[in-house]
Amino acid sequence: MVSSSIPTVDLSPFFNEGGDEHGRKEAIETITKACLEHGFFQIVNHGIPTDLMNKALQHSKTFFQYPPEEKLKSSPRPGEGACQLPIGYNIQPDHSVDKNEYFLVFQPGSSYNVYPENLPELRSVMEDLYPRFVGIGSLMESIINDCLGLPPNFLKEYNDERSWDFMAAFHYFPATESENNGITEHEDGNCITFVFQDEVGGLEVRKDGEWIPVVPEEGSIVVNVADFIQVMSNKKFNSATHRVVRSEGKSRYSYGFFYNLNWDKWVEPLPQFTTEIGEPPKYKRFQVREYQMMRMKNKQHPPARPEDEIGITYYAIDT
Ligand SMILES: O=C(O)CCC(=O)C(=O)O
Ligand SMILES: [Fe+2]
Repeated sequence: MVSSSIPTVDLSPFFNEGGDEHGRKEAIETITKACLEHGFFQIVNHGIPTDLMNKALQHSKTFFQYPPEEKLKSSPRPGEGACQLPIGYNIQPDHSVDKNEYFLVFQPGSSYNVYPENLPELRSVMEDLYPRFVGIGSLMESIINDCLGLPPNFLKEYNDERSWDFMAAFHYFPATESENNGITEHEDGNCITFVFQDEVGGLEVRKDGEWIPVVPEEGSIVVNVADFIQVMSNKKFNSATHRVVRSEGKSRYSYGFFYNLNWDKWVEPLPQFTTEIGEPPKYKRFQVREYQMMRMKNKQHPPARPEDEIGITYYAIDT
């Protein structure tokens, strides 16, 4: 298999009770380098069984192959509930540059979740997967805490509420001869993102102006640092620009888990990366809710030019 140029990190030292100090140090060095450069890496030996990941992809495929009217039964009706995220089944509107459909859930037990009644396997596999992703999310957060040299548990104590995380199954339609955009280039508006994809591939990350494919590797999970880590670290760590390109003649299936922040939180560059080292802040302080609402409005009513979509540069301070 062609190896991707995104670094792969072995997480087994973090599950080793005896404490493999050397292995942990090595992983922390690789992750730090990846976050300074691409903002992307893959993890292996992360504790989520490959079987479970494959099963999740299979069940999502079964669901996405249902006729539209069947899938729409798992979409909340407009005006129902107070959820501001597009929960359940959604397909990108025709005018969107993104060509995909997805199925989004909050943590198991959330009253917002809507699962297809005739496919209980999808619910059970997603509810099995979800807490495992939360576990990897908090492990990765503590690793990134160390990579940034923050006081022990700083990020954990700041990001202390898990009900704003979400997980989604994605289906990208086969490309046509004239058009192959799956998700247009963007940065993620959360803390840390985790993705696993089937063998079709199509996820690409931009580095030095070039698009680098994230080559699928069975059982591995792609990790990327997202906007809130970029802001808190005053752009020391990179929320990388990425996109999904569709393949001709082939559907692609993937899952994403978005480790997030409570929408009531305020985010700003930390003193460790500004005042304490004599650097001006590169971002204004902002509330997560405001940023998320602007991004969602963009998704529902995309601007005429995709480059006019709101991203984290909205809060950038010219230095
Ligand atoms: O499906 C993928 O590989 C990535 C999806 C993605 O970038 C996103 O939802 O933000
Ligand atoms: Fe993304």
